Amino acid sequence: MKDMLTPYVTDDGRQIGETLMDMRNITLRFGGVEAIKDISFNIQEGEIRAIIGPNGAGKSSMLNVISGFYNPQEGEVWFRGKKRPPMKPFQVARLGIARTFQNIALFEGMSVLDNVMTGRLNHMNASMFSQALWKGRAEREETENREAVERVIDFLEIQAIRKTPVGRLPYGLKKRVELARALAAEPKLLLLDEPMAGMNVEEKEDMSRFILDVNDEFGTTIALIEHDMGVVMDLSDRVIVMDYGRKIGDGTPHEVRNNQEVIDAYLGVSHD
Ligand SMILES: Nc1ncnc2c1ncn2[C@@H]1O[C@H](COP(=O)(O)OP(=O)(O)OP(=O)(O)O)[C@@H](O)[C@H]1O
Repeated sequence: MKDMLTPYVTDDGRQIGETLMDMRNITLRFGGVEAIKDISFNIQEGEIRAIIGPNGAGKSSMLNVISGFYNPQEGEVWFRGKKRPPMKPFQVARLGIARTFQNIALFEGMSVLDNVMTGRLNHMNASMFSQALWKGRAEREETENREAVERVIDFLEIQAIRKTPVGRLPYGLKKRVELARALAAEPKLLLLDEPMAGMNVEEKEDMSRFILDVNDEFGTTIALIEHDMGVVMDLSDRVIVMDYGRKIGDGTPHEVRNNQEVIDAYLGVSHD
């Protein structure tokens, strides 16, 4: 495949593989507004990749392109070595891309367990008809779905609140339930839109640990948007910096922190 980068091992010993997602010359317009201007970057298998930049830079637009909420007017999206045609979000989800939202999007009246279960919808293949004909298959699917959900609930340490309606939970836990729902889909690529927004220090520490553990334990590739620079620089293997729809930096946290254009546009002062 073109533009495939070399697999590498991170400083903390994690194996990073070949290119999973390759965004080529993406341009996205809303009427006269160019939210994304001719941006290319890739995400390698196993990486934690951050997208940062000032308000209105185009970060959410980019995440929405990856997840199929918007189809760009120009450019190509490649996933797992194949060019992806324009798709609807549910089709993208079926390819193995799951996401969380900037403003939590859970069913407040439903229990934690039921909310996490909705993350399995893409794995529920047995139609009503086949369920009637092949009871065994439907039962096997149901068991698999339950097991996957229980694994995630254990992993994210939310057993104690599994029966609680989500509307009753504090903000930090809601964010964790949203992560659980995305993980229940067993994605290849997990997209997190401001996972720490509105959290206190302790909640941020918890969320950081869970993100690292998910990446480590399940080998999930993660792309995230985040405003908390400390968190971004600690978590990420590589960082893309956007400004006014353009890409102005791309590299390791160290490289990005010392990139003069990035310092001028966003960071203000060198953070090293
Ligand atoms: N649905 C839309 N319709 C019209 N313009 C939009 C739409 N979504 C985003 N934009 C515009 O595109 C540009 C990029 O917005 P976007 O939300 O992607 O930025 P962002 O970097 O995620 O900002 P923030 O950090 O504030 O969330 C902005 O000028 C915004 O007003």
